[in-house]
Amino acid sequence: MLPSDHPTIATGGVGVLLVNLGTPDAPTPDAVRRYLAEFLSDRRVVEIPPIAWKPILHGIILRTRPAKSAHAYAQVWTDKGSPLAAITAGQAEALQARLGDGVKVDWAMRYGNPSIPSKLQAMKDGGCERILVAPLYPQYSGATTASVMDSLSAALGEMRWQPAVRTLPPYYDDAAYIDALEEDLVAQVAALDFVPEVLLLSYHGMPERTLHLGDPYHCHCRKTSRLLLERLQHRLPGVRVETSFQSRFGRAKWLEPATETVLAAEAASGTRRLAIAAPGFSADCVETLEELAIRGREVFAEAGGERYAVLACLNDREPGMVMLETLVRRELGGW
Ligand SMILES: C=CC1=C(C)c2cc3[nH]c(cc4nc(cc5[nH]c(cc1n2)c(C)c5CCC(=O)O)C(CCC(=O)O)=C4C)c(C)c3C=C
Ligand SMILES: [Fe+2]
Ligand SMILES: [Fe+2]
Repeated sequence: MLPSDHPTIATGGVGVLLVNLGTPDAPTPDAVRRYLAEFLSDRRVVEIPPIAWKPILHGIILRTRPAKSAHAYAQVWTDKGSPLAAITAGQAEALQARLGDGVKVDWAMRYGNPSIPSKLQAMKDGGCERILVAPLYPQYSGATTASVMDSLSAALGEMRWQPAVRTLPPYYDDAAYIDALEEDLVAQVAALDFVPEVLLLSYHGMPERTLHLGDPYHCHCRKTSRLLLERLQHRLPGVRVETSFQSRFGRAKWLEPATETVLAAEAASGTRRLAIAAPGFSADCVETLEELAIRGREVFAEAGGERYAVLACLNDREPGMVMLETLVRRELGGW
């Protein structure tokens, strides 16, 4: 017999937790400082021994960067908050509608709020005994995918009664992803009021050293570009497709070519009409809406470019949601 004060326990449910990088709670220097302090203290992100990195982080970076970054965030902030959080929430809502009531869909951020541990516990408390954790990074990197796994393991380490967990593998070469990008990019290019000479595929950068240490990120990005190129050369004949890496951080050498170098070089060598897309980002964020759409535009124009368009990420629109539903249903198989 159960004691009469035994709590009611919800059981038997299946959950899907979408995870993205994280974003500040507000576009202010204080909120950005809190976010960057957590993000840039992750040894998966900055692989410099803490004894050398901490004085630089706390003595220089967290004193100077928050004001600059807050200005960038302020330019893209929406009435629903940070674009990255608002769009990720939209993806979770749209996926919930597609999967129906048999599965509980929620979302979390690796840094900032809502956190992975808080959402994992809430899903477990809500009866999810099986949870698929889906990092929304098509290309694997230690700084992103592995860091989500670290946070997940640490959260599980604090739980007495753990759910069973599965994780979504990187999907950089998955037909569902390439199909979605092909359909979406072709439609967005067709809707422009100019025909681009170049479509630049810009991925978030990483220190070049990570490639030599065995991180597959660079190879994953290159393979996504190659597979997309195979499709786009038929769908967008005459448009030259190039690849670059954006958002350099710090003094070390990063993956090349750098997006802003390519933008300037293209304009300088005569390209007048250019469209840019960021296939490695599942959702538009400060890196696409500010770095590419505002600063990238200036770089291209200053070097002589005339027409410039930033294509939207897959976000929570139809092609991206078809892809997410396909990937998630596959991973939920047997549950
Ligand atoms: C898509 C994959 C990403 C990789 C790989 C990545 C690596 C990486 N990033 C930094 C430093 C910063 N990134 C910042 C923002 C940011 N990064 C990603 C994704 C990847 N980062 C996203 C989706 C975002 C946007 C977040 C948002 O709130 O909109 C920032 C903050 C912004 C700024 O101050 O410039 C920093 C800093 C490093 C060092 C790194 C690899 C080692
Ligand atoms: Fe980043
Ligand atoms: Fe950036």
